[in-house]
Amino acid sequence: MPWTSTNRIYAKPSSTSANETPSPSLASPRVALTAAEDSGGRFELCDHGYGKSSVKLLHVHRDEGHHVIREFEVFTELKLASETAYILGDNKEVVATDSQKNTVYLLAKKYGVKTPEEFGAVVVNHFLYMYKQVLEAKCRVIEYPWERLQAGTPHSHAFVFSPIATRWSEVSQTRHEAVVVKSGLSGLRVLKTTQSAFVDFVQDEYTTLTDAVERIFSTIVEAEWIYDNMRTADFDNAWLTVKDAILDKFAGPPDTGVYSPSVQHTLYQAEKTVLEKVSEITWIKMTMPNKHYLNIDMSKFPVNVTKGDPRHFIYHPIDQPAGLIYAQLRRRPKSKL
Ligand SMILES: O=c1[nH]c(=O)c2[nH]c(=O)[nH]c2[nH]1
Repeated sequence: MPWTSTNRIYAKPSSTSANETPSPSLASPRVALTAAEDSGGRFELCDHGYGKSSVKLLHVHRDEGHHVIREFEVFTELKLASETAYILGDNKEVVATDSQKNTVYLLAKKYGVKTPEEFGAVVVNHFLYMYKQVLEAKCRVIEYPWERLQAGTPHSHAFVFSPIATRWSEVSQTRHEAVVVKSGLSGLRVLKTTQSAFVDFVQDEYTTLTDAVERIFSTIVEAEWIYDNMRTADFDNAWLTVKDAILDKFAGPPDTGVYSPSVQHTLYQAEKTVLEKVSEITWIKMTMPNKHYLNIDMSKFPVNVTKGDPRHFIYHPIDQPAGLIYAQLRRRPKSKL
């Protein structure tokens, strides 16, 4: 839509001095620079950004007969220093989202693809270096969970999709500030059939839940964490350490398991293990929805229809509502004592 409004507040064009009053017909248009100026101080653009979503790429590293793959879904986002694209429809500083998509492919070709975090840093660095009008660049990468096929021995070029959990990372950098690397794991669904209880909670007139000394524990873990030092971090190893810490604190040893008095406690145990094991992680936040599997009350049925193999137990999986339990654990500054 052409820009024709006349009752806006306009910044002075640089060619017009303050005491000049050019005739309206000859004046160069005065330019609205910000939403605040455009709206006469009534509004301000408190956030903006634009980019390309779901740029999908498969990187194959062919080293003689041994092939390594990584499949990424990449999201780019740029925040320009000026608001003129939004306020005036002036695209002179706009790096098209189509060019952002091309950039992802070209950088992958030029530098290769290691971890989602390192590739994200390459993309962000490129946009800040190439375009001075970019104030902030972000790159989110979702990695597809390909694993090398194990046919007795690791296969040289065949892979199997193994979606135990999704790995993602989000790298962002504001000009003149340090790069921020956030990584995450999502969709890690687990269930155990014993060694879980929930007792001794508040009992009052709102309570119908009774103590459960034995219950099913199932959750879909989401975790995200921040690195304090991108240079020394081993991102692949950190991700595996987080996944293993969650599985270990949830399940325990294969023969005995580990007792969970609540989702809260199991979640905290996993977070503590991560901070103990990966020194580059500053903080970690986990979310564990409690996916309920309810006992089915069969006491109302006649014994002859409920009697069966005493080793059979039937539960009712309840998708919603689910308990929603989260915590964020961070390192405290070292004491100066
Ligand atoms: O581990 C649990 N924590 C809770 O806070 C809670 N609340 C609830 O109803 N069941 C559970 N289980």
